Amino acid sequence: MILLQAERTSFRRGERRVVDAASLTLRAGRVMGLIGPNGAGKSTFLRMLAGLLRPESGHIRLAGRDISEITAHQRARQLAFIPQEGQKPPPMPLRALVALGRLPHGQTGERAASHPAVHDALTATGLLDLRDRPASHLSGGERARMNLARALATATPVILADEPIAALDPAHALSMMHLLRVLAAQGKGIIVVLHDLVLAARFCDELVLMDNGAVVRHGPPAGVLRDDLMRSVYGVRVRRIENAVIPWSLDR
Ligand SMILES: Nc1ncnc2c1ncn2[C@@H]1O[C@H](COP(=O)(O)OP(=O)(O)OP(=O)(O)O)[C@@H](O)[C@H]1O
Repeated sequence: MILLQAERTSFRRGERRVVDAASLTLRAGRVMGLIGPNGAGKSTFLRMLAGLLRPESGHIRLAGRDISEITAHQRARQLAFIPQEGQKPPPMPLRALVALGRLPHGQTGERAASHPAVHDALTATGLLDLRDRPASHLSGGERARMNLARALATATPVILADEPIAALDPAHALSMMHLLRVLAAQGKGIIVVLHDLVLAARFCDELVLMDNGAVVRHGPPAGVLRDDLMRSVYGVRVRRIENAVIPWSLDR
């Protein structure tokens, strides 16, 4: 089942076209990695997919409907967007902040905080023990998990996450990627912006490689992480490692 689709979407910043006729199709049960060098247009594309930026041309369809025709409230029940690490959260308890994820369902306060989806989200992200801590006291990695927990509390079919593992140590990065796989197995569709190509290869069903605003390749990891593409897009060389779980490493 197709959950989210972009058809030849473009976006301009000043004179520059930072997303250039980019297309993708996200299906239920899939983890899609959005990769590419700094400035390739990944975050801008993801924000368009989330309905936060309007494409200057092209279309985005969420559950079959043009996203521009869906109200923000309806959209928030279909799609959770996790932005790149930004401002420090307010000093409210972590549990209350995660409970804000129930807002699109019209639930606030104690009714929201006591909803089973909030408890499940805190458990899944390993934050249950920290639930009464002020969110402003959390570390960068804990905040990243809190942002995912808030998205899980909404229980949307689609999750879009912009570099959710950038601030995570290796164990938490692995567990977050594993959690995304579990969520996909439950039927969600997930797009995750990643710079770690090894984790992208290991955990994503498909990869979308962007460069200069354009999608240069889309498909299973093995077909995207090709030597020639890595060299032309990232300027790095792929080194093959026999019998390794990930059969390559990257070199300048
Ligand atoms: N608010 C803005 N005003 C002007 N230019 C912007 C703005 N936001 C992004 N850009 C430019 O648009 C281009 C695409 O940026 P974007 O953040 O989408 O790239 P990215 O692939 O997510 O990069 P990174 O991996 O570094 O996060 C970049 O050249 C960036 O400088």
